[in-house]
Amino acid sequence: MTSEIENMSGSYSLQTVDKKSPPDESITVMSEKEAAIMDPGHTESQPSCSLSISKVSYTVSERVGPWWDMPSYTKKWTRQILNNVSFHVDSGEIMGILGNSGSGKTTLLDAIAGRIGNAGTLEGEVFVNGRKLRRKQFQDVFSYVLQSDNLLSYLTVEETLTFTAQLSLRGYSSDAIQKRVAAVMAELSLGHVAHSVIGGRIFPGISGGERRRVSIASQLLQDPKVILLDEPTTSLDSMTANQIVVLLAELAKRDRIVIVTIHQPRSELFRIFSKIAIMSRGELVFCGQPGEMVDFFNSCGYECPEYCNPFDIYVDLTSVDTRNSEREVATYNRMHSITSAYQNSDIYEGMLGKIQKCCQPQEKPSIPFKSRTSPTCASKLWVLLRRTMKNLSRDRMGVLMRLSQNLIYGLFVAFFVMRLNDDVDRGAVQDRIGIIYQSIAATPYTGMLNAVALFPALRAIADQESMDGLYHKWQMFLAYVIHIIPFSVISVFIFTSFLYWTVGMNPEPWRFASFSGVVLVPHFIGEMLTLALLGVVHDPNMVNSGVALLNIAGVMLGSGFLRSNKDMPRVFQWLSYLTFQKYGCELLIFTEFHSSNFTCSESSVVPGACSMISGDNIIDASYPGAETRFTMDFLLLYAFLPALVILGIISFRIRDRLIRR
Ligand SMILES: Nc1ncnc2c1ncn2[C@@H]1O[C@H](COP(=O)(O)OP(=O)(O)OP(=O)(O)O)[C@@H](O)[C@H]1O
Repeated sequence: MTSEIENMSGSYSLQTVDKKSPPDESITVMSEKEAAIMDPGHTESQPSCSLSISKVSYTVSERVGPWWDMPSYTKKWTRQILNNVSFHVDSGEIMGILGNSGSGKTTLLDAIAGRIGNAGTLEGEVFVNGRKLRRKQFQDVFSYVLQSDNLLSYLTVEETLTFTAQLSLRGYSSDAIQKRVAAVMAELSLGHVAHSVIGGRIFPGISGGERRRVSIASQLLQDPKVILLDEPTTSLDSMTANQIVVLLAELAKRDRIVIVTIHQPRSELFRIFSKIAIMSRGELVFCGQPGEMVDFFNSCGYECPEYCNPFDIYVDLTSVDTRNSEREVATYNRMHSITSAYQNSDIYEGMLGKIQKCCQPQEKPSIPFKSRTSPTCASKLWVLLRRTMKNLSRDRMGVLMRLSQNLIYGLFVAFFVMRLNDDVDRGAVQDRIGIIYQSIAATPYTGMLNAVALFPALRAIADQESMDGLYHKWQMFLAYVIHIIPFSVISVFIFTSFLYWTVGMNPEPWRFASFSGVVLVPHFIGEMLTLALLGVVHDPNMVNSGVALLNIAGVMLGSGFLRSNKDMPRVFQWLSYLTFQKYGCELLIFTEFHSSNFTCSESSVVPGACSMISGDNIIDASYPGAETRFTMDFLLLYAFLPALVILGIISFRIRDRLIRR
């Protein structure tokens, strides 16, 4: 198939252009392949599936003005995004939805796919094989390819599809999954790039058209009967865009319904579409076969000039020009008169008749659900974990960043402190407290930076795949959290091993183990708190600032370094129990100072400077009872981790409600 599609440009046949023939006849170039697709005889069987959209309307309530203009901000108006849209498509057909920007194409697809949010009021009905779909059935019937390709950059095409198949198909042996993946790759002409990596912004991979095809292939794995695609040709050159549409037409011919929104199709595609719908201002201005479209516009008095692209002409004719109020009124009236003419036409009547016939009470075919046997929660988690791990382990910069950030930070501290000594007057206590402060206060930032840099891409994939019903967003969160464990442990261990022994902290092994065990937690917390907030806050920069502020507040309240705990107002004392810094600092102070003795140099001039040369005195002065709380402090410190996992799961469950598209 690859060669067939890629040779398309070479096999175009030039048709004679007859000046008198109507515009639909005057399409000048068309490949043999396209001609075969257009050929009605090409359909091997009767349509096995039908999709009817009946009177779909969507309204949202919006504030009239911006928040800084209070009088208008307090008022609301109702905006009609979709207005009474109805159409009917049978399997074997590909329908193109055209319209200028903002005409409601994507909203219509969202409405059909049941992905419209709760922001507005959705009315109307969607029937598949004459059976009205219930809300929770939408996801199991439609496959939806979004405008942007959300794919993991470091996986190959075959790996990408295999992981998706493992997430969506249950009870398939690995052999069967491989066969399914191979079949889909063959159907989408991806065989030649099976072992190529997807690629990303900073390193090359497969081409834009191939990425589109991988996104479509991911949807085909579940063998859907209805595929919706939002602007699949956006940002592709026109040749590749044409190839994608021809490919989609081929998919439709294999007993599927394909609905695609498209901005500026080339005129060659005129006959590729079985149906063309034109939208403007949320209304369906026209919906019918390409030939009917030309006849209809001719009958309205708008002939497509010779050598012009009918798509461009008809979309322009039906668009509302808002550059000034006169043009707006004139173009709106024109659009309205064309819409009225369509609603009074036989084409519209015929379409309504088809919807009615489909929905009449009789023996109807069942709803063609996608492969509904989804793997168990544990196996999905396992697949997500392997996928995330594989992707990250190939990201050299990502791995390097993860492992080295803490170490680089340790280098700064070590370089600054150099070597600890035991003389109080030469900073024996102050330097040690400084290192403890830095170890607790700064390690959350490295965790936070990792999450902000690496997680949003995965979050976008989770948003899409959860809408496809492959898994829940929180499962991706959990897989991500599990996959950071080895990296974080190694990274913190490198940091503590370097810093601890370089600056010469207390050399007893249990103290080093305790120091490492404590420092690991803030690093984890920084990353997990960031992940949890990324569930409900979309902008990573805001999350960045939020986590940084929370960390600063936690250090002030909990560490006891800025202000001793016993000197703080009661409310701050209570709040300090909610900070991990309280337990972490107390543990590190105890670990370093317990049973230690410090000396004073003879040059000491501060009276009483040497009164606290015992480490236990230092502990008793600021953290009384730290020794008895040692185990409890550890337990409470580590309790933050499961608590954050739970918080993250809740946050990503909330995200399920927030993100609809
Ligand atoms: N939930 C919503 N609240 C307010 N306005 C909305 C909402 N959803 C869509 N709209 C508005 O409805 C109009 C249609 O949006 P839609 O994305 O469907 O257009 P489109 O035809 O797909 O545009 P484009 O081709 O540029 O993607 C836009 O003006 C958009 O701002």
